[in-house]
Amino acid sequence: MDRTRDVDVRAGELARAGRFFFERGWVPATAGNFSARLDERRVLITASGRHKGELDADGFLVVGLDNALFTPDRKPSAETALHLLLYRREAGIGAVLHTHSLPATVLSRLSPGGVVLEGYEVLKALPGVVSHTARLEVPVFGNDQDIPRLAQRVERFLGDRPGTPGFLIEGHGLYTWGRTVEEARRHVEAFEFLFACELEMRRLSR
Ligand SMILES: CSCCC(=O)C(=O)COP(=O)(O)O
Ligand SMILES: [Zn+2]
Repeated sequence: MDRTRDVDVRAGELARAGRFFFERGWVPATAGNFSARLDERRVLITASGRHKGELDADGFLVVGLDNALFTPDRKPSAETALHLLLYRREAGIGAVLHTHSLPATVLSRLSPGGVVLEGYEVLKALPGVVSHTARLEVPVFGNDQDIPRLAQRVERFLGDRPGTPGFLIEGHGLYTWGRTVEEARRHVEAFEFLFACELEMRRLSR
């Protein structure tokens, strides 16, 4: 695929994911950011402050894995450093998606030490999980407006737990990824369903 067409195809996939997430209330009020790998050096990422349910071609720009800007007239997501760390540490990652749903936001505040998901069949939609009996501990990082510093904390954690399929930021939202936009989107759906179940379980068992 030629380079321009590759950008257009990935932008289309990310814009469709944005509409899907917005319809479900997972990216309110311009929240969230999305990216897809273009090659070994560059990723396509959402521009900062755009409404993620209404992304068009202007809503994206190209950044280097070294943080170099390839589209100097547009400002990349404020959370670009979190995306880049993931692409740099794992060549197989093709897309990174970040959402701000109500269940992810509330659960991350209720369980700042990590959210344990156990006993749910949908866990099997996540990489490396083969049974509902699996126990998945989703890490929760304290929120930080210094994103490069937050990215360093995430990077250190993933160094010790490389199989982690996603993480939460406290009172903020979910990051997950996949080999393709489609796979990353499926992981968002699985996590969001699991967080909604977990929140409901806690509400009903009070
Ligand atoms: C309006 S939500 C606050 C910023 C944020 O957390 C987010 O995900 C969107 O930031 P971006 O710079 O990527 O638009
Ligand atoms: Zn965010």
